[in-house]
Amino acid sequence: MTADTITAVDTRINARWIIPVVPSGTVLNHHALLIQGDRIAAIVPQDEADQRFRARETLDLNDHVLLPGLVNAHGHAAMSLMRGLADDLPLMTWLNDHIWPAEAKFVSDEFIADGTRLALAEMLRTGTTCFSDMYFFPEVAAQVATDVGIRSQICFPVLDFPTAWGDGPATYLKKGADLIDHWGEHSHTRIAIGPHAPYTVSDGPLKDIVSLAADKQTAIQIHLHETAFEVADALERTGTRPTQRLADLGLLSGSTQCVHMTQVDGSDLTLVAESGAHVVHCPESNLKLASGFCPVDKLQKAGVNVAIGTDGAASNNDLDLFGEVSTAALLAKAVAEDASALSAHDALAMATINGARALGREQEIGSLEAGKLADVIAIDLSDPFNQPIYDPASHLIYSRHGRQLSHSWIGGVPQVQDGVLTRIDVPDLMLRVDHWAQRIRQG
Ligand SMILES: CSC[C@H]1O[C@@H](n2cnc3c(O)ncnc32)[C@H](O)[C@@H]1O
Ligand SMILES: [Zn+2]
Repeated sequence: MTADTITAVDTRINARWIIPVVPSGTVLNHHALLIQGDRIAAIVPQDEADQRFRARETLDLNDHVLLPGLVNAHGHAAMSLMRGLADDLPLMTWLNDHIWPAEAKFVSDEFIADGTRLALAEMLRTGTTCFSDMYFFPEVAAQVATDVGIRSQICFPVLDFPTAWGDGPATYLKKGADLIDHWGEHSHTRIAIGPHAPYTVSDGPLKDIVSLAADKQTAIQIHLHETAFEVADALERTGTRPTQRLADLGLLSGSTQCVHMTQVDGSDLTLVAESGAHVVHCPESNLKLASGFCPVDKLQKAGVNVAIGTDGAASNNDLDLFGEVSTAALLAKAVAEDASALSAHDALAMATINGARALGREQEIGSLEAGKLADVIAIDLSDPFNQPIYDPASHLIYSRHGRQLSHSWIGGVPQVQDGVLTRIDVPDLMLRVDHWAQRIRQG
């Protein structure tokens, strides 16, 4: 081998295991992942890497597994400041009597900046490298996410009623359209439309949303069929199931992300599968609010792409996507009454490539493949509680000790090094969080 066949790269990571997610079920042993600029240059056996590459920096992760960064496909980031504020309540009581009054009182651009940063600290420390958000002051959340360097889909909210962000649907849509134009095709930050739910957005604004999405080629994310009450109430008032109503309005397509879907009859399944719409499963929020069970196995067998999200920290109460997908794997088996439903490798796919697909970024992220963006995480499996290791995917999903994140990179940029966040000033953040906690406690 001559010097001119050696390729210079920025970073070489030697890992004990690599789970690239694509091809499905693969575990590579003693491979190296090479990063050049913001992309993965190659994934090859370590002895081959010795021959073919020279790296500016090399990291030996001898007890670690490398994975694609996780995609948290649904949440309300700044609700981290309301973690534990109102527990043990069903959805509509939780929203009407606790969360919406608290939001009316406290939400501001400053609240969003601090709450979003707190959520990013938690998500980055637990392996998320791309998240979707649906909350007020989306221009602030978009800026915070971009400054930190995490990838995001920021859904601007649309509701029939006034909020701290605006006086009604026309204002939300005008501000949202401006945001879409402002961020364009940004490498990290994308804007999408976030009609809150069928029960809070009427037909007029939903039709305007369909037009805006077509005009700007923008995704739509909506809470849908979260509870049996939502469906029963809609049937009583209109004679139509919410999913059917959205389909009639032209809102279901391959650019639509339906969050929750705990109620799925045969007609809903056909509408979602045939439209190409994605489902975002939020198992822990659904369990905590006693909302219901999403039939993940049935949806996947019908060809529906199912991604995963934590929902907000006020209904979860954490933003750890590894924990979420572990819950999803266990729950899927119980709901399907089939222990083979949602295997460990399928669960990892749900938290990575399925999320990337739902957000329209499957070509760029969601798996470790040469040419894709270098969004990579490393999990340390050296703890005795993780021994022995037959398949690292098993520990990541089924062992509560299998999620010790040591490193992460987004577009080749280190975000976590030896468990420490590189781009968030945690002591300063804690002072801000304490200030909000004192205000919220006083009511
Ligand atoms: C339009 S901004 C988002 C809005 O949604 C509220 N919210 C948080 N979690 C849920 C959920 O599980 N179902 C419905 N709505 C939810 C949040 O408090 C904001 O008001
Ligand atoms: Zn939600």
